[in-house]
Amino acid sequence: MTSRIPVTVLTGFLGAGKTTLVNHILGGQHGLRVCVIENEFGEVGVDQALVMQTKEELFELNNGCVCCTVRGDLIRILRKLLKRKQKFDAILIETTGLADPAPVAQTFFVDDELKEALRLDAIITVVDAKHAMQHLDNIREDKGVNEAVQQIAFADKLLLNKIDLVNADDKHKILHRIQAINSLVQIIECERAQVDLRQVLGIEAFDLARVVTLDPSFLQDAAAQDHEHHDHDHHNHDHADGHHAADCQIRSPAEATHVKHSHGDEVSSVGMEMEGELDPARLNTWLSKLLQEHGVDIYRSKGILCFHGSEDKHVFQGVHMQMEFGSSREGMTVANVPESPRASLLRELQAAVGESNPLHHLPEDQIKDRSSPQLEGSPPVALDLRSHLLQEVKAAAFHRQVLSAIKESAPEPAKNLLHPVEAVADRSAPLIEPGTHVHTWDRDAFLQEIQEGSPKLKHVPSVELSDRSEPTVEDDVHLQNNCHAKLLAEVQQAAQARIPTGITSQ
Ligand SMILES: Nc1nc2c(ncn2[C@@H]2O[C@H](COP(=O)(O)OP(=O)(O)OP(=O)(O)O)[C@@H](O)[C@H]2O)c(=O)[nH]1
Repeated sequence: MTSRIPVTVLTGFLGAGKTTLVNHILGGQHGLRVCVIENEFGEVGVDQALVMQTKEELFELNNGCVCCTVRGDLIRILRKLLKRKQKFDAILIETTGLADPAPVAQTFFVDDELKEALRLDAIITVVDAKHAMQHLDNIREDKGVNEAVQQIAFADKLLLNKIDLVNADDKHKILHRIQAINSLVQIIECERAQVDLRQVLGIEAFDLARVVTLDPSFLQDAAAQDHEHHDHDHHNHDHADGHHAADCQIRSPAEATHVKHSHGDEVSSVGMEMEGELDPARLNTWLSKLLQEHGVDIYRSKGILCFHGSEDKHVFQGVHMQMEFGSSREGMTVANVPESPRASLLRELQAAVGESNPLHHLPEDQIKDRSSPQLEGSPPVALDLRSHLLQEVKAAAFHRQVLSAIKESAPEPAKNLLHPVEAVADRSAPLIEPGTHVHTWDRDAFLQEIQEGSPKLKHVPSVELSDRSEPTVEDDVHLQNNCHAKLLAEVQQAAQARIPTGITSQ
């Protein structure tokens, strides 16, 4: 082990769990003095309040991304740190969720001073098991490699976080995808970034040779920047205090190459700072509606909030449609935490139905895609959350009654064909006519077949629909219809009334 200070670059898409990992590290029993450098994308810095308060120091780099606009600031902070008498045992850099890790890694090959004193220990990438696939599939307007892919490609170690939110099948798919991007990376599956710290700190995992294979100009770029950043310092010096690096113009080919890491118009942030106290119920209603309707496009939301009648500071955290409330700094445990509307509605309903008839609700993340292919031109039905939930829970309760009634009267062999609603993972249904739901487990193959048979049918992806489940009561008896031919026959029958051409079976 050399005496250079190890630096860990922490990367991962927006909301993946980087700050959660930073807090786990800061709260860990490692006896190390860790200096944390936080970089946030939004113009209002929130992360400082979310990072656990410890003896260690925390630096913030806001309003720009460390891989491009504020990289000069990072270099300046590192140089200042090295001049201090009191040294650190480790430096942790949390990049924004949109950072390309390569230019951040280049920082440690920039000048002799940094190279002598610091050693890049590892690029650690945190991946959100629930949302990563969507981010990896995202096609940039400039057709460049998207940030989520870069972050995985450059990872020396990868934490597959939020495994509590995915089932085995989805986990398998995301693992497969990660390995296709970076076949050598060691993957640690975790929940709330709870990993053994020996697996992430001081691991000496950064592999320059591998990075140069991925990006052959890595070292050349670094050399060019060395020159540029010396200029940059003079530039700031000339312009006295307060001249933010983000304001500087791009002045060299080397910097220009890094403009390709800038985030253009594809992702933007909105920051709001207001005085006053919020009404928790009204805020909850508004946020729920907002994320329900636009959660696909809202990658990340977070804020420090003050509620009427509460002395505490509260934290709101959202990742797409996933929401959490809690207190800042101490973790997510303080009182006055507004309940999610789903949870409170379910509680209300349970109280109305009576405790003796327990309702079993499938948690959202166990229900996969329940959207339906639709006839072109029919508008997607956007159901408001409350009435939809009400319908859904009532239908589930009714469904169970129907099921047990059928079970009682069914002959012995047929009983095994009946499936309890809890066990039906995918309740999606190609919708041929409004209200005609066909239940399938082999949904993709089925959809493809329908498409081929009738180009008029258009699948409305679930992302465009708040929730189309529309549980139908009479038809909502789930027989074990995972038999493809039977299913097709069922749809054909339903379709014939509507589409004269029909759908042909193969
Ligand atoms: N269910 C679940 N939630 C998690 C897990 N890890 C983190 N979260 C939650 O996900 C949200 C985002 O976590 P952060 O640690 O702030 O994510 P981040 O990567 O730092 O986010 P940005 O810096 O904004 O990109 C928070 O509400 C966390 O409590 C997990 O394993 N499971």
